[in-house]
Amino acid sequence: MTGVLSGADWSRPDSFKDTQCRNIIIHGYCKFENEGCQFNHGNSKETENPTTEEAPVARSMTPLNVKFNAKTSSSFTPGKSPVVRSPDFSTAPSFQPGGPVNEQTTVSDVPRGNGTMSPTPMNSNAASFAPSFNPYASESFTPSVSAGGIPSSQELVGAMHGSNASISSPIPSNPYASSTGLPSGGMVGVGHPMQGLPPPPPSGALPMNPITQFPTVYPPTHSVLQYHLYAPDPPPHLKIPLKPNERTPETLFINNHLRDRLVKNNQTALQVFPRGSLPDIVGDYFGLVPMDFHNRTSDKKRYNGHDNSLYKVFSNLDGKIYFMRRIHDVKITDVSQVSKPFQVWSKIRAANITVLKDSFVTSAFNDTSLCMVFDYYPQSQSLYETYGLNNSASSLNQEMLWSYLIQLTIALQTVHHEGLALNGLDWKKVIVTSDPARIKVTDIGVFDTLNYHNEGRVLHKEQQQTYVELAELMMNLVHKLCGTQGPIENLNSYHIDPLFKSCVQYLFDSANDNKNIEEFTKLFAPKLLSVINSLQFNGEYLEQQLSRELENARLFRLICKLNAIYGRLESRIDINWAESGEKFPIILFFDYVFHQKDDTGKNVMDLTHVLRCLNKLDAGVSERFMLVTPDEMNCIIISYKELKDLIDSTFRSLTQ
Ligand SMILES: Nc1ncnc2c1ncn2[C@@H]1O[C@H](COP(=O)(O)OP(=O)(O)OP(=O)(O)O)[C@@H](O)[C@H]1O
Repeated sequence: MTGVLSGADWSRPDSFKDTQCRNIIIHGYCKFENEGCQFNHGNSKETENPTTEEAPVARSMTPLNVKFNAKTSSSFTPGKSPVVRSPDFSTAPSFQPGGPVNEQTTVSDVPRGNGTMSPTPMNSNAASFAPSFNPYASESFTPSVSAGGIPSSQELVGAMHGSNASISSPIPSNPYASSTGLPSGGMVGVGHPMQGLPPPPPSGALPMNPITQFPTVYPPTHSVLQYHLYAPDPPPHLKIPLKPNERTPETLFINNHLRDRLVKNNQTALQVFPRGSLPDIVGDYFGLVPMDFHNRTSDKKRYNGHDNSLYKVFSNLDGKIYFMRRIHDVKITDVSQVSKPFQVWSKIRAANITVLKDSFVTSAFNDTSLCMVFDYYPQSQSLYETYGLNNSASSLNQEMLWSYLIQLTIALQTVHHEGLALNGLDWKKVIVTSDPARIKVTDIGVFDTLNYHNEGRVLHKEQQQTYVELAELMMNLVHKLCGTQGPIENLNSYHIDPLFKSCVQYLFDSANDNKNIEEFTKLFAPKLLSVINSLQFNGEYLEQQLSRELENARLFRLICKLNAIYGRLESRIDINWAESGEKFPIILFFDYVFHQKDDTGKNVMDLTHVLRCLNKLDAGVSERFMLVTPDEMNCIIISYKELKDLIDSTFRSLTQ
């Protein structure tokens, strides 16, 4: 491959002779001169004895403001100047990832910025972006290109992270991309407990799709984010053996399962239904979305014989999403019945209890309803829905039983410490909020509000009863784990941890009327250590995942800024944007980053190049590089720092 070709007339090979070889201009010599390079090397001999005065010395260029205009510049006239010498960039520091910038750069280190990418000697110096960087010594560098020009997943990933991996061909198509995998018209992909089942219409609340019997949902299913459009990990038998310095996508991005769960959580949280017959606004909340699509009949006894409904709501006060339980037709007239229980229960803060946010009586539903508002956990299901329905208990194991017992003990301890009781602890009122096995007691304060005027309540008795309820809850899970049913007497025949059995027996012990948390906790103290251990591991794991995505919005913001600037009308008519104008480097830079072409004029889609340039721009490194106009008659030497300042000031001027 010979010098840079873009200045020649391709239809006339003769014209090459009239065109100054760019290698001469940039490097001072062309190593292909005797190997068939067609361009004019007329000055090459002179370059061997450069005359200092005549050389277009880069030192004399003030980056950003000084440009080499071939038409006007006396110091830099390609094809006219008899002497071409490499500019001295000894003072120009180059970019070093993760380290101070001191290394000297010569002109051969300066990448071209004329919107072309050519595998010429000059461009082969692209590695000079980071001269001290040895890709093969690095652990996070993926230089190889897979056979056939199709980038390997490692290359894609490397590119996404700004490593030097190169992408020169389109991303392989996703075999799953053609199918949405979503049932039409349904409440799909949103993770509702009853997702996929045709639920009965909740009491006159929702317009139903007459064909599917699903409620009509927004956003419509065709605009639902398709999670599977993310490239999944390849199956193990297709995994390419990696070099020590290569990485797979899994090691660079957020874990696929975690991402999937968080995306679905977001979507579930943001999904809304058409209003239907529900009120627009209830108290400080709007956008009610009914949530009780399950088929079982409500346990009215729990609500003193009243019906109840569940909604996801949006707060008018803080814009957040909450979970609202409405108890119908309560006929509350005493304000303190609502306010007093709220005051005590809303103070409860424990990792395993949903926070009570608000409690009020409203006539918005055309009755006197009690509304209790809790923190909302998208996609959460009760323990009953998670393990109690069908054969959903397959994921349950002994370790999870311990984890649940300990988490519920934390909830109990917090509530008892505040002089309250968790009345009606039940596996239908404990929701699984996260993975792995994180649970929260929900519905706190409802019992106390509804039974506020009940004189015969005894706190100690209620607290003791909670231990029994906890035991029953754990037994429900034990039955699901062992696939059994039966009374507590049969506990010894179950294949579970003997320590766990003794804990459940303690909770069930009717002879002991003075159970307390301290005593109970001692029974499983050794288990606490392993649960704390796994919680710590999980915390570290999440932190590590978070750190991988920490900076992912940075370049997006930068691209937004660039796009806001680039291509505006003023850039076509304002003198500042003309070739001699101060804003012209922005235009050249945009082309340099996004519109690269190779020496045959073919578009180059090198994500690595884009990410590398944008990262340097964002960091404002002092590395200098050369931007060249498409006709190669002008070029500018500028540092990323100067360019960043220029872009910032231009963007600011747009917003003023
Ligand atoms: N704080 C919460 N955030 C998000 N979802 C919740 C929350 N609390 C409960 N849910 C969801 O609501 C579902 C139904 O809860 P619940 O079992 O209390 O229904 P219900 O219709 O009130 O039943 P019942 O009438 O028998 O009390 C739960 O399975 C869970 O998915």
